[in-house]
Amino acid sequence: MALLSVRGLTKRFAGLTAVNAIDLDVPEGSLFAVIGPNGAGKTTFFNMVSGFLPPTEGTIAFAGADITRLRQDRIAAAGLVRTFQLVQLFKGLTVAENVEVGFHLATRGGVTAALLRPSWFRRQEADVHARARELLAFVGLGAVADQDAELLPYGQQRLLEVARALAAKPRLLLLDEPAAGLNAHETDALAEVIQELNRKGTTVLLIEHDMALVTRIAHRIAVLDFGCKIAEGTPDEIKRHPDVIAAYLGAEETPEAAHA
Ligand SMILES: Nc1ncnc2c1ncn2[C@@H]1O[C@H](COP(=O)(O)OP(=O)(O)OP(=O)(O)O)[C@@H](O)[C@H]1O
Repeated sequence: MALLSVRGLTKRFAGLTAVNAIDLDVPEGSLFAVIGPNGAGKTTFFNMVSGFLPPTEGTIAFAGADITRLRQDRIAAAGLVRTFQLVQLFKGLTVAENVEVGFHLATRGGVTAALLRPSWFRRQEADVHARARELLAFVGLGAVADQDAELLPYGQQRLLEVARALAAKPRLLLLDEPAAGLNAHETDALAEVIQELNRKGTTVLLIEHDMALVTRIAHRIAVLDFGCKIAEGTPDEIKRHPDVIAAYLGAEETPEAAHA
């Protein structure tokens, strides 16, 4: 069964159709990618799926429930959690504290409990602390847990953002251009983390410019161009697809060139 099922999803801004009648099914357990040239509508699509932008038309179902008009916090609470194209860490907090914030979004208590500190809250806090360290070890940031998050190199900030998103226990993790601004070594580290969290059971939907990364790790790829889905298939099918090659040639970048 599809964990995420999108039908006829459309977004119009004034005269421009940014996303045009997209149908997409993301199977539970898959590592799915949405690619496309600049301005193809990827970010708009993501913003609608995660509740940051209301669709003009169409429906979005997650785990069998209609989430089309749900608020973004309700969508996250249902298990659909996203990261952002630009890293958004909490400044002035350590690496570990940034992950702990992610847990608090998913645990009970809130501000009142933090002030009154009942015993269940203290137990929960100790648990959150331990689990934050586990997640940091998982993404390879165990050694820098107590550093100021702002001082991390950019590649590590992106891994931290993934760890924080995982703290909210997503069933579907949306990654918005996770490799943007990373060097080859950092991209490899990120690719391994994404594959491993997927193997452990988290379904992943990523949008990405880096064609080489996508064709290496995704099970299935959908290609957008001018707001429309022009192709969908396995990485091998997508690399050979004439419409995809034409779309990327139009953007002066071929899948093969992006590979080099
Ligand atoms: N808030 C908005 N108002 C008007 N037009 C918008 C708005 N947001 C996006 N667009 C337009 O919609 C189209 C799709 O943009 P979108 O950012 O979704 O594409 P993208 O594939 O994510 O591009 P990129 O890879 O450059 O981020 C573009 O033509 C863009 O200019």
